[in-house]
Amino acid sequence: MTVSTAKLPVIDLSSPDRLSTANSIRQACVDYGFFYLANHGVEEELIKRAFEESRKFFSLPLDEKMKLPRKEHRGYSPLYAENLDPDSSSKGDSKEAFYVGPVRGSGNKAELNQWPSPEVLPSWRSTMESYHEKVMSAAGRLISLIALALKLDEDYFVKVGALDDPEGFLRLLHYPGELGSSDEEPIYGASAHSDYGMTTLLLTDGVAGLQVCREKWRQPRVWEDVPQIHGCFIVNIGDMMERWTNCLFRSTLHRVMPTGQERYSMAFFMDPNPDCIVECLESCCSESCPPRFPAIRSGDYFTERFRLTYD
Ligand SMILES: O=C(O)CCC(=O)C(=O)O
Ligand SMILES: [Fe+2]
Repeated sequence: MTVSTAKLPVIDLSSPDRLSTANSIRQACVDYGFFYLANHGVEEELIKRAFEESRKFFSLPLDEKMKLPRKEHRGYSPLYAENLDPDSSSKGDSKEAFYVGPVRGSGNKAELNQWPSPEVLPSWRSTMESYHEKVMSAAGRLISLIALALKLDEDYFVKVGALDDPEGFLRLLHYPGELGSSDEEPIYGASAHSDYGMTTLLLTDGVAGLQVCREKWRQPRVWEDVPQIHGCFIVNIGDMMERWTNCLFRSTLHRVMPTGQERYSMAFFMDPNPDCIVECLESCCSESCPPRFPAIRSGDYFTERFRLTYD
């Protein structure tokens, strides 16, 4: 079956015409929940270095990587350890990942991070810290435009505390090239899922595989390819933003298909402060369209979602 390419708009984060940018974001989030983000301020050179360091880490012997097993959502998660869609396949996803949590902030948050030994990978930590900080800053600017897109004050998400020490998580991903050989069921790179948080900023190395399904309730599901555009982030809305907006903005199902080619990507999940209360925005409900979800503390929401995925 031929798969068509999703027609996603390119949003310019540096455009001085913020209202028109916000309108384009609104349209993209209502239609697709996905768009490209250009002129985001993360330098090409830094992106290149982050991919290189990621590649170096995943090339280490397994016993070296297993010295940093994922704890508190930070560290290494080996091949097949995660399954984003247990209904479609009993085997885990054909990917390995490394998570980096907030690199600054109050309390001991930053200290929870695990880092490869500087003797083995001397520039790894500083590269990932810079990348994390830069993407976090782009995400903060994007979120003020998302507020405008929702007809709120630009600093709405700052005022409700979402961006006090936000939970920015970087997930480095490596999909090995070989195709899984299971006769009974497909083995995905990443099986169908939506992201949990506010918004995700993704970069891939250009190898194909990412697909989106706009209408998650429709059967059979229709998948469309999302190619990487050089210099742009692929941005998507997460479930928490869908909840905040009473489903006005879509948190779209996506997956990574195995292509037989090795693939690297870096997903940055921008999530609110755990104490932030997520409740239906006034601009997204009315008498005829009442809130579909009760208010929830962001931290409680995540705890439950992670329990369902990883336990
Ligand atoms: O690797 C990709 O292209 C997508 C990764 C993804 O969807 C995720 O990590 O949530
Ligand atoms: Fe995802």
